[in-house]
Amino acid sequence: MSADSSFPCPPSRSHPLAPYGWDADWDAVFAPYAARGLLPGRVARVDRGRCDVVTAGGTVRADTEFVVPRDPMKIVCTGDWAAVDPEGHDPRYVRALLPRRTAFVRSTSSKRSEGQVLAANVDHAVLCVPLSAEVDLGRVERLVSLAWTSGARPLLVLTKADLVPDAAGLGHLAEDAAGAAPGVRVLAVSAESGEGVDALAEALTGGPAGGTTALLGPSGAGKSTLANALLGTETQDVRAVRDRDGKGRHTTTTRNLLPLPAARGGGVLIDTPGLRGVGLWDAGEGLGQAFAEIEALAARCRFGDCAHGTEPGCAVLAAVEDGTLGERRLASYRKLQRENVRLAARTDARLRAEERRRVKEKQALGRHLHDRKRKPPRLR
Ligand SMILES: Nc1nc2c(ncn2[C@@H]2O[C@H](COP(=O)(O)OP(=O)(O)OP(=O)(O)O)[C@@H](O)[C@H]2O)c(=O)[nH]1
Ligand SMILES: [Zn+2]
Repeated sequence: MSADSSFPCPPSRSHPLAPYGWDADWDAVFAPYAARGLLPGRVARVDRGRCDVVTAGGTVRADTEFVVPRDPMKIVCTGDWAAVDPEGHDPRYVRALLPRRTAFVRSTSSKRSEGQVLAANVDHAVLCVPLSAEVDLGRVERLVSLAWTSGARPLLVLTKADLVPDAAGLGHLAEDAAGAAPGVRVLAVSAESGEGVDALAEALTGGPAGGTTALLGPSGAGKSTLANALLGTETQDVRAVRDRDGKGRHTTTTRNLLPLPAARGGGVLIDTPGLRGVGLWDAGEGLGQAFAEIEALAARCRFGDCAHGTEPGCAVLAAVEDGTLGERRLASYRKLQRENVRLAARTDARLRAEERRRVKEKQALGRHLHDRKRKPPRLR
């Protein structure tokens, strides 16, 4: 791979890594690493200090020792582009990570506020919400906020559309969902009947190399089944796990990079485990986009710091009153905002604790060096 192979020309689809999302811009960013003789590759899987990296010469195992950061957000994750040692080095090492274009992050647990990066460099976020149950609009809003925050373009997919055979009913459900996702395309898809699968595949081919797609949504939403429909194969591990109430449950056990058929426009699929109880992470920006109509109304409130409570001249409350803004929508916005504030507070607390630890470490090191200087050299 030479540094000037494809930039600024359009990316070559014949590049061995093009099916994995490599394009002219990555090529340009990689130039200094190429000059050092390193190989580009995309991280498919990470486990215990090692990762699987897809390179032009096939998938290699590489140690991540040199790229272990202080900041958990910078830990190697699926979807990252990496610079790895060329052949001949044993073991191979990841020498650098290319700056991410986008990243999906969620808070890991209620107690700790560290973020966990679920997938990097995703272009299309397919938000799967099943029609097998009442559409959970709060869930839709949460997913949309998360997607905008990541930098990926959200696409709302109502899965299992075959369960709503009545076209008018399906239309209403899609309308309701669209109301919770302004500016987001909504598609009804059935992996079972194949309805909407082609339209979805077509929507995912944006971007120079077809783009990287991630399927997000609650467990059982049909993500793995949809992945299979898009891939046209049974690559995903759709494993039946019988649960207590007898309903079949399927659990995704792999997280991988899967090239989509070139005949459908290509691109690559990142299938992540179900995002149960998905949290928001620094979603200020994404939240604003997810509730764009409320933000637009708020800009017309009389007071710049209007809390849309009891203030006179509140455009948001006026819209609720005249029915242009649903009450549920406003309540949902407030709930997610409150969550966000709590998360931010936890993050601040964590960062402060880390800073204290770092200062202590420095002090301890300083004392240690000081003591060594004072001690007379040991005689042999
Ligand atoms: N009727 C119908 N059922 C579907 C469809 N797609 C998936 N299912 C069923 O829904 C269940 C869950 O599907 P999965 O694809 O495993 O769901 P998932 O989102 O990958 O679940 P996790 O791996 O737990 O995150 C399975 O029993 C599927 O057979 C569909 O289009 N129509
Ligand atoms: Zn207001």
